Amino acid sequence: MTEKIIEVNGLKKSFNDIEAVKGIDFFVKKGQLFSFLGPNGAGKSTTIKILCTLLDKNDGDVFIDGFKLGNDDNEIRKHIGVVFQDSVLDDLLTVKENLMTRGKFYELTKEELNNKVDEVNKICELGEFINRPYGKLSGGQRRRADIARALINTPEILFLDEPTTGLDPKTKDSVWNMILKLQKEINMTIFLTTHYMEEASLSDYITIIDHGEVVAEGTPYALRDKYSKDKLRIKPKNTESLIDILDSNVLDYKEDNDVIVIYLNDTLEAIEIINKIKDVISSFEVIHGSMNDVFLNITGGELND
Ligand SMILES: Nc1ncnc2c1ncn2[C@@H]1O[C@H](COP(=O)(O)OP(=O)(O)OP(=O)(O)O)[C@@H](O)[C@H]1O
Repeated sequence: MTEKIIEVNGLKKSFNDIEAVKGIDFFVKKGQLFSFLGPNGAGKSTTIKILCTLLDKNDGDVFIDGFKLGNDDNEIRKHIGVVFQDSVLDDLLTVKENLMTRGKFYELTKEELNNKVDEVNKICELGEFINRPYGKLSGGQRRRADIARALINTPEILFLDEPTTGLDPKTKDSVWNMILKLQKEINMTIFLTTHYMEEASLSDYITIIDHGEVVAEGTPYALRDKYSKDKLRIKPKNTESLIDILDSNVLDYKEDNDVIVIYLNDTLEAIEIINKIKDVISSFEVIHGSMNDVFLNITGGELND
């Protein structure tokens, strides 16, 4: 069995009378890309801050890479890398100077430090902007530099809180490819929060929380299978006859301008339906349920950001 690198049991945290996290359980296996999802205010940031030793818990047990949170926090800090939305890099220093400063914190020798900076430079493809002041970089370059900083101590687990928020689509892709590379090539465990469902669907396992409780978990495939429906999108040749057939077969559908969308119980049901309506349609397509559908069905809320 693959090792559980993060294990959370009965975790609770309140802020005065607000119960932000209400006794959650979950685990992450070593080498996984794990997405922790939920609407605004669900308790994601509170949980991630507790796991990263930045916030005290009220109750529950957390083990990170075999170390117990609350007892071995210094050890935990050595084994994790953390990138939050607000950067901690110094605007006035170059990226390289920032990385060197961070490396000294881990008491690396000069040679180890130089090697490490070269290594993260390659992984994060910092290129010539490594010698530019952090404050003068673009959003995407900053995010790469933030991740480079988090890699200086060769972490086992990288925590990324909404790593691509605010980036344009192309930059988002390049940051995302870097994250996938870390997982695939270095076997790093990635713990990610995101509001972009297409990103979450690339992860190995997803846990969704809402109002401080775990409301669903599984692989993207299993969640789609359980919480979203495939649809059959039809272009009618004869709308009236088509609707007659759909009504007489008690099928669940909606009219959407000049197309008709039929909700399927499973993908194969499409074959049976197409056979019944093939003479009155001009084209069709089967659309698979998306992670967006899953998220909306589970949280019943709007997709934020
Ligand atoms: N320091 C704090 N003091 C008081 N209440 C807090 C504090 N931090 C979080 N909360 C509350 O705890 C709940 C969970 O917040 P949290 O930031 O963990 O949610 P989130 O899932 O990360 O949301 P978002 O997607 O908006 O970042 C919210 O009701 C929030 O207002």
